[in-house]
Amino acid sequence: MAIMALNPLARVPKPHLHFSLSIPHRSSSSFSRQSLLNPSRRRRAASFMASASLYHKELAAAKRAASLAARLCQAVQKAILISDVQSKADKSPVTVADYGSQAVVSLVLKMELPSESFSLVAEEDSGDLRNDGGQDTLKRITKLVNDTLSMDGTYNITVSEEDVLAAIDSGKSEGGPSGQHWVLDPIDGTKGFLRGDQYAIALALLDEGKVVLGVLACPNLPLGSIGNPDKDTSQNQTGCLFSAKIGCGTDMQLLNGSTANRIHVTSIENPADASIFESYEAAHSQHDLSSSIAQKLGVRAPPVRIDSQAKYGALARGDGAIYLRFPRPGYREKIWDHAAGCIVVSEAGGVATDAAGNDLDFSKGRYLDLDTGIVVTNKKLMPSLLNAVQHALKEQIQNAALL
Ligand SMILES: Nc1ncnc2c1ncn2[C@@H]1O[C@H](COP(=O)(O)O)[C@@H](O)[C@H]1OP(=O)(O)O
Ligand SMILES: [Mg+2]
Ligand SMILES: [Mg+2]
Ligand SMILES: [Mg+2]
Repeated sequence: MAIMALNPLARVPKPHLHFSLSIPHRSSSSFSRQSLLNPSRRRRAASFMASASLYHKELAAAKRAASLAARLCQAVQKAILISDVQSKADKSPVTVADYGSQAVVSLVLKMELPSESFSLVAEEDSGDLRNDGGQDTLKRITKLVNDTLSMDGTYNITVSEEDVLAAIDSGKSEGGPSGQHWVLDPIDGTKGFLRGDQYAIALALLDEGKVVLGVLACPNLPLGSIGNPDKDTSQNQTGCLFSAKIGCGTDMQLLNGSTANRIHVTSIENPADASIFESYEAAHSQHDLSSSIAQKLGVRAPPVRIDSQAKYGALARGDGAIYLRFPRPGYREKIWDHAAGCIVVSEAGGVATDAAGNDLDFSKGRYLDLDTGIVVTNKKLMPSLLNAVQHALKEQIQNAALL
């Protein structure tokens, strides 16, 4: 367990501080003066130092943006009223918190990284807010955003309604294989949010089509395990912040600022000992397919159903071993629903693929094009999991043909 006392809301620290505090995969003795006399070790140490400094200030800015957005969401969830819910064209519920969270993240990233070009691929746009009848909602969002930005006294600005609309609409980027793009789901798991259950603010950075860092703020996720709630009753605090940077591992800390701990996926090798995470919403993932896969693997535990990318965070710290996601045919996955979760899991030692075992490709624009579904687990369990998935899918097709 490591090692760094960091408040995610603290301003971006200087890079050299990070080197000394978070050398992640190697013990400090690997970089002793003696060992650095060896040229190949010296090269490895130099390349490690380079990767540790890479994206350092972007990760700090992402943690700060997601933590502030989480504060906004928590304030809204407490006070949620039926009138906060609007209807979008796709009929999914959108709240002032979705818009407010997106505006806060966009504004904070721009303020924290003023010298960088800014491209954001995000879920929401201001269309409904600009329509007749959107005025009152926009006023409330603008107040929420200003209250949130002034909360810790760091940003001495007051934003206008136009600023908020522009901040939301800066999320219209198409992403793609070149350059850097932020990827944001301002509230992932809106249904969970409205129910008072799990949701996440999910923010990642793509560089040349690859996810290089990710942050998941999960305001309602307990610090203790959700896979086995009896196991750790002392840890009943809630609000977790997961953060991962390429080549540097995954950390978890309390959202209100606490020691960050290095986390790892479970090391279990026997599928029978696995527990499975899936969507709470049956409309989002085929529960019958998951239970067929579970049966083939000999999994004994009942599935754990929770909303949002909180599942990726919980899996990254070993609460469960497998996450299965099989949307109904025709549903197209968006990159903001998986980018942050994927790196949080992969840097914790796990792996996320589509149902055919292909890596997820975030370089194709706003959508993820993939084979059938998404499966996530540790490296040991993946071969048997993919085998069970292929059998279950084949069986599903055969059964459909018999009908
Ligand atoms: N019909 C659907 N099938 C699959 N996923 C959906 C569907 N509608 C919305 N989603 C998205 O699925 C994710 C929630 O997944 P889960 O069921 O695992 O909590 C969210 O990103 C949600 O969007 P949103 O970000 O608007 O909440
Ligand atoms: Mg949505
Ligand atoms: Mg989402
Ligand atoms: Mg969302």
